[in-house]
Amino acid sequence: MTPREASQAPLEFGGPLGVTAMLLLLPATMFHLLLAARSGPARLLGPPAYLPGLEELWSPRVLLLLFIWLGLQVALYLLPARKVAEGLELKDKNRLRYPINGAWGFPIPVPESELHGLGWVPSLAGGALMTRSPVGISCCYSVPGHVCVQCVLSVEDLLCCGSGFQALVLTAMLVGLGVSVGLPLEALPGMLLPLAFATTLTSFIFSLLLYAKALTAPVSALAPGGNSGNHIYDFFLGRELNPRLGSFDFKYFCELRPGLIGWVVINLALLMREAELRGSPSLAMWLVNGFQLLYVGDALWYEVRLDWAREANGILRMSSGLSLCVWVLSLQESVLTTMDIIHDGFGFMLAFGDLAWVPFTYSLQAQFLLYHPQPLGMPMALLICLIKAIGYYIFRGANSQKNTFRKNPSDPSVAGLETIPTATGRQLLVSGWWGMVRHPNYLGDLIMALAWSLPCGVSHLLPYFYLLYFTALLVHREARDEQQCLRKYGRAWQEYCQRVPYRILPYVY
Ligand SMILES: NC(=O)C1=CN([C@@H]2O[C@H](COP(=O)(O)OP(=O)(O)OC[C@H]3O[C@@H](n4cnc5c(N)ncnc54)[C@H](OP(=O)(O)O)[C@@H]3O)[C@@H](O)[C@H]2O)C=CC1
Ligand SMILES: CC(C)CCC[C@@H](C)[C@H]1CC=C2C3=C(CC[C@@]21C)[C@@]1(C)CC[C@H](O)C[C@@H]1CC3
Repeated sequence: MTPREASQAPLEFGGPLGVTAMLLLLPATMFHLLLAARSGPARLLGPPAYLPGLEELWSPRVLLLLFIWLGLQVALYLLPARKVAEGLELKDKNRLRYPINGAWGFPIPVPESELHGLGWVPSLAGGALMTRSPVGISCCYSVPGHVCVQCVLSVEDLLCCGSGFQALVLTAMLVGLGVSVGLPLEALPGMLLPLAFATTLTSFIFSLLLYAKALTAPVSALAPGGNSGNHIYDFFLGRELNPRLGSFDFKYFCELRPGLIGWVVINLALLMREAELRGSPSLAMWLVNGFQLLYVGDALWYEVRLDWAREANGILRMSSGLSLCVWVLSLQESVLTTMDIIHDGFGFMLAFGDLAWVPFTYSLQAQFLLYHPQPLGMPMALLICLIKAIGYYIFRGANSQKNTFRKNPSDPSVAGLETIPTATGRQLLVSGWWGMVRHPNYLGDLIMALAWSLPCGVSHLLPYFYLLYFTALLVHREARDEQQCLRKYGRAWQEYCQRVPYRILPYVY
């Protein structure tokens, strides 16, 4: 993309004016929610009961705690779990050995048109063959004129590569160990205000550094949307697509690690504090903790395959000498395919969103319950569990169906589904979950969001903030995704929209 083309990309979020408002409103909303949750009236709308002074917000000890937390998550991200894959026999009868772990270079999606140009077949083939076997996934790359590499990634390889789920489990073990030797985790709820302040400040400085780094980045590394030439707009949206230091990918790390795992730890601390105050955690608190742990665990569990994709990509780079990504196009999975990773730059919106917004606002229900205990009977709890189960079933079913299909369209679980061919060579699912509405995964996610709020009763609007915000976020996100798909798939996308007319909620929207 040339800078000229990039600067012509349509401005989103209301342009420079809109993002300036968001720059101020997002942190303000987060602090409003934190203050409202602990205040008596717990009003979502209206001014906060009081405004904290700087001495309540600023604490060097809390800043240190934040850095220890970030340092721990970086260490878990970099955790070496090195495996060695053997290359095929070379002309001199030697075999190259390739160390593989979760820290290989991050894949850069390459337009399929470029793959055609290089003689790659845009299917699972393209000189690359993948088979599944009981021992794991066998990959064989054969690029004309280049070295052949073959390796078998065992199930252990897939699970042992510094994955997000591994980070969650190790963090849980470390926190458990800490608590057993007297770490006062129940003191964390009392530190949420200064912690949120330190995190906001850190996100801001971090985004400034990212912006400065992006000013020297090559044009090819810039995000399609964050390269408008307007400093505030580009700072907010993120100028560089996937800023990295060596193989350390900042965006990928931030989206999946410190914030998501931090959210679970904050929830746990609120549960422990409630137990300290009232003798035992309430049923409502257990439900909120359990549901949100499942959500984070799911995100990190399904991230595992990303490491596999990264490994495959690393091997491919070495074997062909080309920075190509045919593998990732066929193996892409889960979070790797999200708009945030492939389209949005990494700027203040995502840095603040990942590091501050997620842990401090997504834990709002548990914060509310600590200060406003709610009675919850068993029949209602069971009904809420049923709603959560239905939401999760749809969310996971839809996401897995698409990911399986993108990875291997002839997989028996998706081979019978009806599809629409597109000019790019890829197909669109038009039956199964993706034939019901155009974003079934959003529907499941929203049903789960409802189940997270219901344990807080219906006396206050505050615990429903997440549901309201998330509905707005997904409606906006859906519109952005539709535009991108229309650009990508043209007529095929129009046909899909005709055949599947509803976006998120059947017969309603
Ligand atoms: N809790 C939170 O704060 C948030 C949660 N989420 C969740 O994250 C998950 C990922 O969401 P998101 O990244 O927005 O997008 P999706 O996972 O919905 O992916 C959209 C992409 O899927 C592909 N696709 C769309 N329709 C079809 C079809 N019929 N057949 C095959 N492929 C199709 C297209 O990409 P292509 O064709 O290129 O593969 C499209 O761009 C969702 O479950 C969402 O609910 C998202 C945002 C925030
Ligand atoms: C603060 C702003 C208004 C918006 C910030 C948005 C971010 C908080 C979200 C953008 C996309 C996200 C995704 C997830 C968490 C929230 C953010 C970072 C998930 C990791 C949540 C778990 C799902 O299974 C996958 C999601 C991918 C997108």
